[in-house]
Amino acid sequence: MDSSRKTVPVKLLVLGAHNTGKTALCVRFITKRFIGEYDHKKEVTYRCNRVVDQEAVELEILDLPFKESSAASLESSICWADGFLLVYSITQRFSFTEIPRLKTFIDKTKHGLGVPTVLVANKTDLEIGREVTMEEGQKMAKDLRCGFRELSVAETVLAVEAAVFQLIRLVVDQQRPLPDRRSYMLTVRHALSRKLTRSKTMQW
Ligand SMILES: Nc1nc2c(ncn2[C@@H]2O[C@H](COP(=O)(O)OP(=O)(O)OP(=O)(O)O)[C@@H](O)[C@H]2O)c(=O)[nH]1
Repeated sequence: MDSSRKTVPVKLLVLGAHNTGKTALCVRFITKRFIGEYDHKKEVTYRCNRVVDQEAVELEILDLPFKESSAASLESSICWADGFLLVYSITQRFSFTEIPRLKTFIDKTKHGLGVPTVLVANKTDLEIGREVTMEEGQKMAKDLRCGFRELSVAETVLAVEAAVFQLIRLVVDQQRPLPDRRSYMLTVRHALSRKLTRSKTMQW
């Protein structure tokens, strides 16, 4: 890693309905351990440093427990954050149907549609109690323009890390000047290859 490069601050907000495993996910990411029950039910900010794609990242993750918090306090947390993990439980349909409302509120507060967001479908170890299919999750993520991960916080730390890292990459990418963004480069590349295919077709 280039030591002259600056550390990138990244602030993530974890949101979702009650009991979806938001705290378990944060604790799993930070400590690598799954801890079944938590005493605290207030908001907590976790801090740690990670290296993502050779970029040093100073991470803050805010875990907001589900409660009837005022729109104003939710709004200020959304303004604070650079990226969002929206968590639902595959065993709790209500937590899934809540997601679009949250995403709309985030987009409205951030005044944009390209807000870095990853949708996390948790508790896949409880397959027998599944109420939301993976296809439904994938479709919602596509409709809301989010990344998507199905995982079990209880079962595997790697999938949790992959979800958080995916979100960090989206945030870091968005902070780059437009021509340096991976997403921008991909869009340009796709547009060029479409154009090339068209012009080849026209030759025939
Ligand atoms: N089986 C299973 N249980 C899980 C998983 N993740 C979390 N849980 C359990 O689900 C319950 C809720 O987890 P929390 O992390 O407290 O959920 P939360 O979303 O932070 O809940 P609020 O603070 O009420 O908003 C706890 O009993 C966890 O042990 C998982 O992947 N599988």
